[in-house]
Amino acid sequence: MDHMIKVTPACFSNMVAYLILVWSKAMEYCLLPTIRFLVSVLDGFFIRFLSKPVTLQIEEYHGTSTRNKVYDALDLYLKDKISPSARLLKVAQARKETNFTVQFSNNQEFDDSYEGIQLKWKFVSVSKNFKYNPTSSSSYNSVPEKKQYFELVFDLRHKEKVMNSYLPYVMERFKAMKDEGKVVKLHTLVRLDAFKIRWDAINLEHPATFETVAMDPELKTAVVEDLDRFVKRKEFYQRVGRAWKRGYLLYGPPGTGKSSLIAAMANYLKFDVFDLQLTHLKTDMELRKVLLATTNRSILVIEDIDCSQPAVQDRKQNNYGIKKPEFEGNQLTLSGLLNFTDGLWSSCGEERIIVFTTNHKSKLDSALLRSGRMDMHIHMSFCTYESFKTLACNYLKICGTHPLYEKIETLLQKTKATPAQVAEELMKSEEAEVSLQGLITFLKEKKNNVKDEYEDDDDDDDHKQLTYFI
Ligand SMILES: Nc1ncnc2c1ncn2[C@@H]1O[C@H](COP(=O)(O)OP(=O)(O)OP(=O)(O)O)[C@@H](O)[C@H]1O
Ligand SMILES: [Mg+2]
Repeated sequence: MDHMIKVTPACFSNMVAYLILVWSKAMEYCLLPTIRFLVSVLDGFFIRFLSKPVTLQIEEYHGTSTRNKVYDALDLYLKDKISPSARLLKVAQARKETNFTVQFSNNQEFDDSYEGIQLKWKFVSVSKNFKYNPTSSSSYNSVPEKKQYFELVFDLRHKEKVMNSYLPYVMERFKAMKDEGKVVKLHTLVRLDAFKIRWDAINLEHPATFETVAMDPELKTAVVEDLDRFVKRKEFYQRVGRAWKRGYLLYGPPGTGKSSLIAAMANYLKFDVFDLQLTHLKTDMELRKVLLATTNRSILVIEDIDCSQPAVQDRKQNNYGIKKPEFEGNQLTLSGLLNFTDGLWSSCGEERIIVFTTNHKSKLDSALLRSGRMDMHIHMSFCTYESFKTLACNYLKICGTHPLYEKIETLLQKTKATPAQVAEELMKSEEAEVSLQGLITFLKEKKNNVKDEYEDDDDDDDHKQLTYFI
């Protein structure tokens, strides 16, 4: 009994604490690594013996010279997936570009994950015998010297998800990434000689946005919502069998913001603008050629459609098409323009917007105005008080109210001043007070000088500034 060890409660609790410490250390240094090791072995075993890897190859070209859209999408999408610890980066700068672009090196690998699936991509570039292809219709007359492709390896059980969900997701991401850095271009027609005409592009420097364009707020919201709906409705257009295009007719007096609204649309959607000056074209054939050279996700603009070509004016007024129908094939005709924009051209492209502008809607051929042709008719008219407030906020930085606003509101109700004229007055001085006083004087003079006023011959439409067809 002398040898019995007495365990006091304090000693017992120390022992328990000690045992817990030993257990946790054992877990940390031995058991957990062992479990992890076993899991990785099992995982390796599974991948090696049970999984069925599938390899997807996405080549740069399909056929000899047609670029593969999926390859181009991956080329941008995977740039984001380059590991921060990558040791080799290839960099290049294209002519006229200010940014550097990173290029992939051969066998470079990228890790991606999508809805719990781990995906391994690889870029492969292999030399290929150079082949000259003089018959190619592409602007490059040769096939590329290198065969380049992306390779994706994944397990067979993920095939459906990869094909139906992951790849469409990559394409969507690509679109968004492209837009983030996209500079909107303005394409204009340039005639080289009697037979050759082509598009030349410059950056669209027009700063107009939906915030800066002064127009009825409800009308502005309707336009923005219409554009949003349009770009989201790919499936809808496919389902109902319609070409994915939308037509807008902007009408109203000069200086009411029609061109500014087009620039705002282009800047909002990041769509290039193709300014189709019909007076540069001679025949329907030429028209087809230049229309086919326009790109997807673009806005085709025909300004002042009432003056562009006699053929586009109301046929009742100029008898066109009745007197000389036999020459139609050799000339530029309204039916040529409409048939092509409605038919082949719009159905071979995607996300096409077409905008016509006119100062005189009433002079247009009824074929242009019939429903389904121009989906939305937008009346841009004289400056209202709401439009003035937008201009004052932009030009004078007064985005609330001002003691002179009441007077201006009354004057605007009685005068037909265009937003361009109001904007010009607001620019005349650095001091807001002086500019507003100048505007009041201008509006008073204008009110007294009725002769000076431009009549909006579409004014009877004022009560329905917006007509649209879905
Ligand atoms: N609604 C508006 N909102 C903001 N600025 C405007 C507006 N209307 C006119 N402006 C100003 O006036 C200038 C001329 O406007 P814009 O060229 O857009 O008019 P337009 O309706 O296209 O005229 P036109 O019928 O002569 O082509 C623009 O650069 C812009 O600064
Ligand atoms: Mg204009």
